[in-house]
Amino acid sequence: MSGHAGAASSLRFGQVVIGPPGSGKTTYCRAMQEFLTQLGRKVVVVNMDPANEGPPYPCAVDIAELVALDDVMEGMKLGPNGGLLYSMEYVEANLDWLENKLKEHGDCYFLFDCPGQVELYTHQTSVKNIFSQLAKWNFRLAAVHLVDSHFCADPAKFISVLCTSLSTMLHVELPHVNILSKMDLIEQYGKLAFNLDFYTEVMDLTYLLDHLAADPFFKKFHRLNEKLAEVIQDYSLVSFVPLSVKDKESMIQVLRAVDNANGYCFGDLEERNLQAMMSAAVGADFQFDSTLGVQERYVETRGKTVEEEMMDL
Ligand SMILES: Nc1nc2c(ncn2[C@@H]2O[C@H](COP(=O)(O)OP(=O)(O)OP(=O)(O)O)[C@@H](O)[C@H]2O)c(=O)[nH]1
Repeated sequence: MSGHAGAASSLRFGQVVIGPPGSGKTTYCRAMQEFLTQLGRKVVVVNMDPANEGPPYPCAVDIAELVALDDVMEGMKLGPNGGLLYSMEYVEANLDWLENKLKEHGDCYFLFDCPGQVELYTHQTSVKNIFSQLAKWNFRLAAVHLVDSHFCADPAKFISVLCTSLSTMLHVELPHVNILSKMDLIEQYGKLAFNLDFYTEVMDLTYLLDHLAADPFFKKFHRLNEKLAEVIQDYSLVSFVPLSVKDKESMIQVLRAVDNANGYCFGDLEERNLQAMMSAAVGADFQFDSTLGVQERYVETRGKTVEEEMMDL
């Protein structure tokens, strides 16, 4: 397979990294930048979060130089949420600044570290308009949407995560990869009721609803949850790739999914670097990992199968 650069030099590939506050976006950008650099990809990270002061990665473009959240809150007498909405509208109104900054980095692979406020991706249009302008400047981007994996351990929260993910996918209108982040902490707040692939593949949600109905508190919300599950399943768009940033095999899974989504082609050199890196890490005959492998590493005791769960009901 040949590299992408020669074939389409004016195209610039990359990822917009989105997700709720604390889901791991900045950590992901740093880890992905290091990982891709090892593979030989020339990567730059763009901080798109006006509240992100001094990000922990070498930052090629920093939106806080254009608009800083603290200044907006003070000057406009706004709280943090209103301030962030205003800041992104300000960026949208000053896109020539961003265009000039990005031009300085020509033919690189771009990681955009975006703010975490959920309504930016489900309601407000500024961020979506910024993304569509990036496409007009020949960026081929995938949205990488991180959500904390420990929500899987709580069926009600998982349904809410599914709703947010679906809503974000429909609103942002980019090729989309949903990630369950912090897999190493997935069972930090409770055990999973089902195998991991039930959550990553978003299998038949009626099992989740039945599991939820066993909790007296949620009994009265059964019909609401049923309708929400119906919407999610009717669209049939949401699925997840599991990730722990310290786990190279799960980083490869994510990278494969993202490259598929935005159309980036692995070059030969990159493929060789990947083989060398992974054979040093896990032995020469490594294979790209599956969800089952991730489950074995991070889910302490295997959850019940759907069939076992139904036997209990
Ligand atoms: N154990 C573990 N911790 C992680 C992982 N990814 C992120 N974290 C931790 O999660 C916390 C939040 O990560 P950030 O990268 O700051 O999250 P963010 O989404 O950028 O947060 P905001 O900028 O507030 O929106 C930090 O303490 C990270 O160290 C992971 O894969 N495993």
